[in-house]
Amino acid sequence: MFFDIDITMRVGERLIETAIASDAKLTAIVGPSGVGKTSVLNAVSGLLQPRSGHIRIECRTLFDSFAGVNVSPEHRCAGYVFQDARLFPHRRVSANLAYGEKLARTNDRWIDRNEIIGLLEIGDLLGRWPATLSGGEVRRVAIARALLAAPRFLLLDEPLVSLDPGRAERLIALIENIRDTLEVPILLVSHSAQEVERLAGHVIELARASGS
Ligand SMILES: Nc1ncnc2c1ncn2[C@@H]1O[C@H](COP(=O)(O)OP(=O)(O)OP(=O)(O)O)[C@@H](O)[C@H]1O
Repeated sequence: MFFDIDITMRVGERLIETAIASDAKLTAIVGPSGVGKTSVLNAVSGLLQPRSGHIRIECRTLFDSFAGVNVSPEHRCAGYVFQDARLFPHRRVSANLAYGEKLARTNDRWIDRNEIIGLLEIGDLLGRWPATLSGGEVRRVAIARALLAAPRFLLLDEPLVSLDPGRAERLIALIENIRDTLEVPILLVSHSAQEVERLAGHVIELARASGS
């Protein structure tokens, strides 16, 4: 099982409940704005603590309220690509990538810098400043940086949002390539079920919990 997640949490006024049992290498969570998709990714990465439930990825328990397990974010080894990418604006693309590489513990390093640069087609962007990149290029660099940290799983928050159709298509093809060639399960959030149709082997619709 790649993803075995069953959690309840309260974020502000909102009660969020989700159950995911997925054998798919790429699993998508879809649902309308504000339903709690990003909060689920935050819980999986360890940035947010659920009230109850469990989070297991490839049979590794990251959180289990019953058993008293709560692995710290740095030991979960998530490759989290935030919706706003969060590249360091004062570092060129190559230095942003170097930051990701530094996060990888030597023994865990399973990926080669050149392979990732080729996979995300960012070789010609290495000397550029983040402010000069297009929306699609920013996403590709952010995904590459996350992969260079040798994550055990990848969390992609709305990677396709506000890209024009051409750029979205190119990024979909690259994410497909990551899914099919790298040993890293992917949890992807989107507001649109149609958008993830090609990518996801399993789609979870997050609905508003009763009482929220
Ligand atoms: N720090 C916070 N304090 C209070 N409420 C919050 C906080 N963060 C999120 N929320 C609320 O929790 C709910 C879920 O937010 P979340 O960002 O997880 O939803 P989402 O489905 O990812 O939305 P979107 O698609 O718009 O990004 C929303 O109602 C949001 O306003």
